[in-house]
Amino acid sequence: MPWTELGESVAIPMLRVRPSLLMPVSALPHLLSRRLLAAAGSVAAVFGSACAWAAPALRNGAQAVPQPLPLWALVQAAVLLGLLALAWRMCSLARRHEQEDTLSRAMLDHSPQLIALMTADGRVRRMNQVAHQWMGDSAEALTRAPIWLHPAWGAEPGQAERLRQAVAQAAAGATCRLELRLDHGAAGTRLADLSLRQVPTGPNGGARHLLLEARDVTVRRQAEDKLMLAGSVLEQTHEGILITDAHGVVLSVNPAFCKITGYGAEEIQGQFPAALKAGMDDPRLAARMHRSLARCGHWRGELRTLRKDGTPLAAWVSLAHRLDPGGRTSHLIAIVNDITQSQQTEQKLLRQVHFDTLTDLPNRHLLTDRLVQALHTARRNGDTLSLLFLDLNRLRDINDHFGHSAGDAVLLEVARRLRDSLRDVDTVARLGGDQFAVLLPGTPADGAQQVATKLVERLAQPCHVGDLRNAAGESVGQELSLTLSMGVAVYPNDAEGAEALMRCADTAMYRAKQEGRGQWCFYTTEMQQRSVRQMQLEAALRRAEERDELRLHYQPQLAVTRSGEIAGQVIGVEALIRWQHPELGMVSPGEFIPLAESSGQILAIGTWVLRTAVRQMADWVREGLAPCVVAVNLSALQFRDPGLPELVQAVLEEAGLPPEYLELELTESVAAGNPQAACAMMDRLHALGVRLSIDDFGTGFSSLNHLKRFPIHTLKIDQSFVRDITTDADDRAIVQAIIQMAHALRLTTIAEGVETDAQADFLRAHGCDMVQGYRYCRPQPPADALAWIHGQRQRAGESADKPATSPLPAITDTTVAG
Ligand SMILES: Nc1nc2c(ncn2[C@@H]2O[C@H](COP(=O)(O)O[C@H]3[C@@H](O)[C@H](n4cnc5c(=O)[nH]c(N)nc54)O[C@@H]3COP(=O)(O)O)[C@@H](O)[C@H]2O)c(=O)[nH]1
Repeated sequence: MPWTELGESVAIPMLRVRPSLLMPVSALPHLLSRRLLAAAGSVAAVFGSACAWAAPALRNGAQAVPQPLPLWALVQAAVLLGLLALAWRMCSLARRHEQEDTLSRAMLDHSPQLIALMTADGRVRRMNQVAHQWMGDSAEALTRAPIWLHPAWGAEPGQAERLRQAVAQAAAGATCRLELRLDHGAAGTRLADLSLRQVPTGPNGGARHLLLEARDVTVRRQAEDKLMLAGSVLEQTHEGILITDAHGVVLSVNPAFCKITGYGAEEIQGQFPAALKAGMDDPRLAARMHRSLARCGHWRGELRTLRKDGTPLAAWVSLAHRLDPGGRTSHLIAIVNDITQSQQTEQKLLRQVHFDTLTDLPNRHLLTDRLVQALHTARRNGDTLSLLFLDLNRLRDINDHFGHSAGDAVLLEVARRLRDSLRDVDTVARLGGDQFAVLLPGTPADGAQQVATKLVERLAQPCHVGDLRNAAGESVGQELSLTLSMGVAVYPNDAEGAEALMRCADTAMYRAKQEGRGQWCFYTTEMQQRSVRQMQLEAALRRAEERDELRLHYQPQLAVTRSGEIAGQVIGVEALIRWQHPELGMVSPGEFIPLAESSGQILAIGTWVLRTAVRQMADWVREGLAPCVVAVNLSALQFRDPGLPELVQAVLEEAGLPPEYLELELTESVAAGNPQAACAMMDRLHALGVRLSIDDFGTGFSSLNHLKRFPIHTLKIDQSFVRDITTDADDRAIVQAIIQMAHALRLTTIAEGVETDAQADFLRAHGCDMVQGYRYCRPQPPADALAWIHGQRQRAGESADKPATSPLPAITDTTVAG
């Protein structure tokens, strides 16, 4: 439908034409011509009248005498001619009007905007083709009701009201702009930018209509939205974005870029990207970057540089170029991810996997890697290497005594000394706890020997570990002396593979530890055999009790006689375990007890010993053996078991043996770690009424200060002092000192391992209270031991000899529950 006038008469000078409502403008000329033809008909009629007036005279053949025309005829003719001229003029005017109208229509219809003329009450009077397209079939409805009631404008709530208000304001003379969402039929919802204003439409500006112009801004708005979105992404993203021109001059950076690099935008814009330039110092990297940009338009990689404050920045950068329509680079866009933190975390994790957190030394994992690598190289070059395993002695004591921070300080000091003593190509590792390892590539056995000697010496030097304090908070000095046990294994002599070599070094270290503190030794195949036997024993020991392979032997303990006669009164027996294995034969406790201690089996075995010995003594007392005490060895592990007093009490009650018939032999080591805890445990045991003695006295590290506080009855002089008592002046001096000190502390003494009369004489002469040893009786099975005791008592009774002292406390009740 073309541009249309809708229901208004058009004023034409001198001729009022009233076309029907909605009649097309193009019909106007036809209408006008009809009227003019009618006028022409009138002219013809007048002309006909004139002719009729002249005709009779001509028909009668009369001499035609020119007759003057009557005036009315002339006037009529003139009028007619005038009318004809006017009709002609009207026709050409109508034609011109029609042409202009066609042009205006074309102009309006081909405008991309919606254009409509409205009345002040919002009814559309004329509209262009775009309006028809936008409104579709419902366009005609616009003429009948105000525009805001049209369904197309009511797509959004409140929109109709806004339009109504805008029409009212425009009618009042204002120019209104508003944006409306328009339901555009099949094309979907569109966004229209509307302008409404009053325009004059009558002659001399008399009549006024409202001109509505609307543009479809959907695409533009979408583009603007996209731009806004892109802008806010740029603003809010955590990735730094930098845009340069083709020459690399920075055009813009986003806030994240400034945050990452520490530079303000104003410091970077207009500059070369100095913040990232540091990474470009590597010419190979720069070349790779340019090649990649030229080949595929982008580059990705890691750059390392410095932030403005000089701290290191690791960035993952994506670089892309933008081309202009001519295919030339117009911009470079860099997206920068700060990976410093994640890299640091990654490195930290990697370090944790490979390094010991306390000492920062390689851990077992990394040592194994390096050993595998070193073995590979040695194999290829026909070379050798040595591996040392080190175990720091007494770390547990240091921890217990001075706290874990002191233990840590010691470990750090050991790590430092080891590192300082070795070459850069060597590896010092901490295997965990108190164990270290040293890998010496290209070092044969003699070189390893030199290193081992050096390490023992370096570590033996006093260790200053700060102001150490004991558990009571007392300052205990700042120096500790360290010792270590070290095992050395050499490739290719001892083993070919990494694992096997590590096992060898470990076995040698274990052997060195068994042999005494501050020792080191090379691995030997004999050690291997020994460790195989140890594994066999350990496995067999687990089933020894249930297979009834364990036995107790008893060795009498005698009071020293006044006269110096060898035999004295039997005042007790020591229970000593024996293991008779069906295939392995008799296994010495000296061999299996340490194994039971290291595997923890000693707790079960120790309970069996305690129960068996107590039952045995209860039986003997019932048979009239009293007064006699049974001494049971307790290992340090048993002693540290908090349930020990309850166990002892239960075992005594179970057997019906009064507590004073039981003596528990503790070694000095139970007290060395944590004397306070040891003292508390001894107090609990003492409270049960049992006797306590310190075994192997003189070999450990007892502090006399602690000793005086322990509720013990007896000190047992170690047999290593007794053995050479007749030949070694030092041993003699030690034994004398122990006896004197014990007496000063009101403790009794017993010497173990007495084998000769000379030893017995010396002990008696210096006041030792009791003796035990092969000189009197070897450890025996219960029946033999009992027989020996009865025989001895008889002998002692016959000799009427009395003990020098009364070493046993009065046993108040010898009645044993039966
Ligand atoms: N925790 C436990 N330890 C125990 C137990 N039974 C024994 N042991 C300890 O095992 C070590 C070896 O014991 P054993 O082979 O029995 O040796 C003891 C005696 O037989 C031996 N002895 C006694 N008299 C002499 C002698 O005149 N000469 C000589 N060469 N040896 C002699 O001495 C050992 C006694 O040791 P001690 O306990 O120090 O008195 C040993 O350390 C036992 O302690 C057990 O049940 N639990």
